[in-house]
Amino acid sequence: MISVEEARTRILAPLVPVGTETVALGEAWGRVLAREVVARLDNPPADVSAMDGYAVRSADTRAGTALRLIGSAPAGHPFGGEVGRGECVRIFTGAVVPNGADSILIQEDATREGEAVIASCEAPTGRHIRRRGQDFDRASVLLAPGRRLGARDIGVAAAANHPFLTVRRRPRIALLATGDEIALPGEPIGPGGIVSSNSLMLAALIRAAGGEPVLLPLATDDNDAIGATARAAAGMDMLLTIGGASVGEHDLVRTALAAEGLTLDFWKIAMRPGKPLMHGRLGSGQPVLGLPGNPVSAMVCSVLFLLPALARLSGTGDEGPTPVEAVLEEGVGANDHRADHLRARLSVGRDGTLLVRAFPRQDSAMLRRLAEAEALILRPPGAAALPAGATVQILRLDGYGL
Ligand SMILES: Nc1nc2c(c(=O)[nH]1)N[C@H]1C(S)=C(S)[C@@H](COP(=O)(O)OP(=O)(O)OC[C@H]3O[C@@H](n4cnc5c(N)ncnc54)[C@H](O)[C@@H]3O)O[C@H]1N2
Ligand code: MOO
Repeated sequence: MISVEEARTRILAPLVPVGTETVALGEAWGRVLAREVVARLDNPPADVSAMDGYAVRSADTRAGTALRLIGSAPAGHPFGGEVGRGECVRIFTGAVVPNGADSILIQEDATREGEAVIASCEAPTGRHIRRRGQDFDRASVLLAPGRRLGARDIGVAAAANHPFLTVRRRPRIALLATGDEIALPGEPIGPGGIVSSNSLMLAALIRAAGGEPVLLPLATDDNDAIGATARAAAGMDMLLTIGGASVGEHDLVRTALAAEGLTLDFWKIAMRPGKPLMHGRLGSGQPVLGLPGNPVSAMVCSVLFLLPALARLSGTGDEGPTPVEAVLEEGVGANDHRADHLRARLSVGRDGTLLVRAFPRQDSAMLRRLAEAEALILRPPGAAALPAGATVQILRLDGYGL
């Protein structure tokens, strides 16, 4: 059995970013930028006032000086003339500072007497003026490829006058859930049947990671059914199978896909939950990741391997939760040869330390526990028992749409 690290390396090695597409800026949130965003203008485009008041020549202002009001400059309506000695122009936030003026006297520091404006203090040079290009200059690179666009990025791209952006298309992940016993939520459930919680759970995770989940029809435990359903996934960026990965006579995914030209890269890894994970590629080159059917196993494998794979396909560097330290609230036992991932609760100690406590029961079919878990405690292969107070590595489960 290979290690978690080796499995990850082998899954990621052949993956390259998918193609690009152009989308309206309003649709670009959450997408991964494929081409840098270069400013198409200076921001602000000219020297502008940061306050409502009067555009003045600093040298003219002293407490008690009267200035002659010669015009007005609302935002979007620059004053065409020039501010001469002893003159001022009424100005509003965001308006272009007229020629001749070098400071803004805010209206709270001025009194208006007809066409005269009396300053109650000095207005220092440059005060309350935003210089042209203070935010960014035309041609500067604002956003680099590989960035997943957040709301603030949309703002900066809009300010730089980009109505469209070039982004990676969403990686298409086909989900093939197998098993005679499974039915989708709401469908009739046969004797001994269960609901396929995995399909929609993993589809949600894929969507949150910026992918496009494609739910294939559920396949029965039958080689022909699995093969035919897998063929329907041709052209998808990855085929993700669920269940049928273990050793029983009804665990047919490997044999069914072998008939479809699967080259197996590995099957079984030194990990709990998730031992029967399978990886390979079909004749077309399509990568195949075979998840175990137990929902906790399927999800833990997805956090460790599917999120990084989606990141690679999307051309971004954020490959999912990374280990952080926490302190055990309660001891944990020694570990065997499989890297373990204990579902756990987090809390914060009185001194601010992050505390973690594993659930007493760790069954890979317990979805409610999985949903309640806030972290996975990472237990390396062969790790010794640890007492309360020991520091461990954890993966937090509070991002990535988890
Ligand atoms: N003799 C052995 N038995 C098992 C071994 C082993 O090494 N030797 N490994 C165990 C481990 S570990 C796991 S994990 C499971 C994985 O088995 P499969 O991937 O073959 O999954 P299934 O047998 O199809 O199902 C396992 C379990 O999960 C339920 N399931 C399946 N699909 C779904 C779904 N879409 N949604 C929700 N639940 C699903 C299924 O009903 C089973 O209860 O094998 C152990 N056995
Ligand atoms: O690896 Mo299985 O996933 O332990 O339940």
